Amino acid sequence: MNELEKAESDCAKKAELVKSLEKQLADAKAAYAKASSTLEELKRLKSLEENRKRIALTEDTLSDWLEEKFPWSAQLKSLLKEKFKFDHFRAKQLAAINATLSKKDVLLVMPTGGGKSLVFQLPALIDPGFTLVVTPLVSLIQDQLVALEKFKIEAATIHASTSKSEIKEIYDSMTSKKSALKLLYVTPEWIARSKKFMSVLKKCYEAKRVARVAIDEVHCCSTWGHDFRPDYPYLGLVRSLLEKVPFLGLTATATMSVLNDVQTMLNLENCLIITAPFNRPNLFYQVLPKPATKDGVLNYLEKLMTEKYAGQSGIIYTNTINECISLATALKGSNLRVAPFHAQLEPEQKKKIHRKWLDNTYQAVVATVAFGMGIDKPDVRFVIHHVIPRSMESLYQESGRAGRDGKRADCIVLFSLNDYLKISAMSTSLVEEKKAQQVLEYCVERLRCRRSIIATYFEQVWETSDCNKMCDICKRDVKIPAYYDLTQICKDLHSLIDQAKGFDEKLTLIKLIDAWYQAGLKKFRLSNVEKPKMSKEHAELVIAFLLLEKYLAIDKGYTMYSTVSYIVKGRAVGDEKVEMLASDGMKIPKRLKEEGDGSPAKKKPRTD
Ligand SMILES: Nc1ncnc2c1ncn2[C@@H]1O[C@H](COP(=O)(O)OP(=O)(O)OP(=O)(O)O)[C@@H](O)[C@H]1O
Repeated sequence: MNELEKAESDCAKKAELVKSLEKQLADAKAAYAKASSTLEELKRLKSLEENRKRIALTEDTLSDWLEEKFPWSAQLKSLLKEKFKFDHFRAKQLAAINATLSKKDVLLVMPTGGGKSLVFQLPALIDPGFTLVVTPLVSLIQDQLVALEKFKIEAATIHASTSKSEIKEIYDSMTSKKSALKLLYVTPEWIARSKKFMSVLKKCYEAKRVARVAIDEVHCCSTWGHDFRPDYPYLGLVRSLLEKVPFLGLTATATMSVLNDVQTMLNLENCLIITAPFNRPNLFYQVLPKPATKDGVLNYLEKLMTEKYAGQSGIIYTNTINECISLATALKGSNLRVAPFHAQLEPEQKKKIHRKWLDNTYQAVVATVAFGMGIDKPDVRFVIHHVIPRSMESLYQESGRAGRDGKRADCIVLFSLNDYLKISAMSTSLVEEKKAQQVLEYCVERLRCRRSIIATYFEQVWETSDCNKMCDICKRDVKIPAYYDLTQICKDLHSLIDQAKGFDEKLTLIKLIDAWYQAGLKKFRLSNVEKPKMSKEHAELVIAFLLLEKYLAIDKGYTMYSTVSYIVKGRAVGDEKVEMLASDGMKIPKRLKEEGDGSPAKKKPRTD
């Protein structure tokens, strides 16, 4: 071997070595990434478990907090009756009040309308100094101030629109020992922006004037929640500034992950977590297929409002401002007394619409999420989601505005897969997508009680009896459910998708359904694909099921102006038997197992 050949072979060996080392490095990096994500997940699970234990422990010791042994017990009772005019405390109100008055940090999870405000308003009257209340919306603060004025309780607010002279006056009453100020409401934005406020607050703390800090809608701290607000994390600074002041976080919806996040951000690791009963037994939960055409939807809503809910009050939720305006206009066109409510309305218009809804001039408000916090009308008999909500939190919270008087009320979701695809296309993060998918699962479900799906989501334990046939699934009372064989349908849909691929094209839901029903462009149709005998609404339900089971998938395409969702083949292969639990009135060919034939058919497990 000459010298050149030797050098070449040496070089080749070294290159091999480099390649192998690079591979080893890449493998090690991948293993490291996997190990760190496992570690993170395990840490998260550990703290979730600790939280669960803490809730259990709080439950065990809850009776201690309900006793009448506290120095303030007699005063509490008389203030409840004389100031607030209530006869009794509601579930968990008293425990939370005694705990916070005992200077414990508390996270209180109580459903909408449960009575969270009393839990900081009443202790504010017992302790010297004032309670700092952080609330995300100025409109909510105004509502509370009006109520407190009636009770003759001294309260004030500072936010971006408060005048300089008012701010000065409030700063003086915060620091003055002679002041009667009991509750000071601020927005998180004010805390994040005003250094002067923080320095006044520090002075008050040193003078022992801050009795407690109450943070309303505390789930807004967490990016896991449905309503993250960027100014909420600044509250961590308030916590370190007011080290010895008890904190009280209040929310209507918080999963264990959200509570975990909140605790970390506010340094509330050792707080008591008090959860009030989550179930709203008077609410009837229901999912209905949304009529395929706009006129169909309008006729349906009109019929509901003029017949079933004639003379009754309700809310119709939509997802975008455009939808909200056009639906309200169309319903008004049918002589229904409705008004749109969305974020772009002037505060005065919002107030006017809210007032007219409260006095029943309007039968219903057609609303976006902007119609949310602080809505406290007792006799709302129906909440209809005209478009599926974006998350289980929204579903629970928005539905929860119905039936606050404890009487029966209906919570209806109108399901359309196309609406889901639009939400999924607009999602800006994986978390948002996951949340929308959880709602899709809720809508497609045919077997499990709707209440139990909500309860599982919020990590609550509910028995079937908690539902008491107050959801469409439990009400059906089908003992042995029917299953349909979707194997051929799955193959047909795959063939149609392949057919379009042959033209180098992808199918949107509408095009796929058209091709399936032998309509739309001829080139996408297949003569050997049988036209479905079920309605198009049910066809959407079947496709939704196949999406959830991964026999189909969504592929997003981006244009200059929008995102388009295409339906493509999923990871799961449709060769094996694909079964779906029957839907009422669904007519799918090749019915595999008849209702009541005794065979305990099983839903096919996911293959991923
Ligand atoms: N102990 C009680 N007895 C009777 N009514 C009560 C009691 N506590 C609160 N309420 C009433 O219940 C309604 C809801 O109270 P509140 O607004 O504090 O609820 P919330 O839990 O803050 O609801 P949201 O999450 O929607 O803001 C109010 O009308 C309030 O006056």
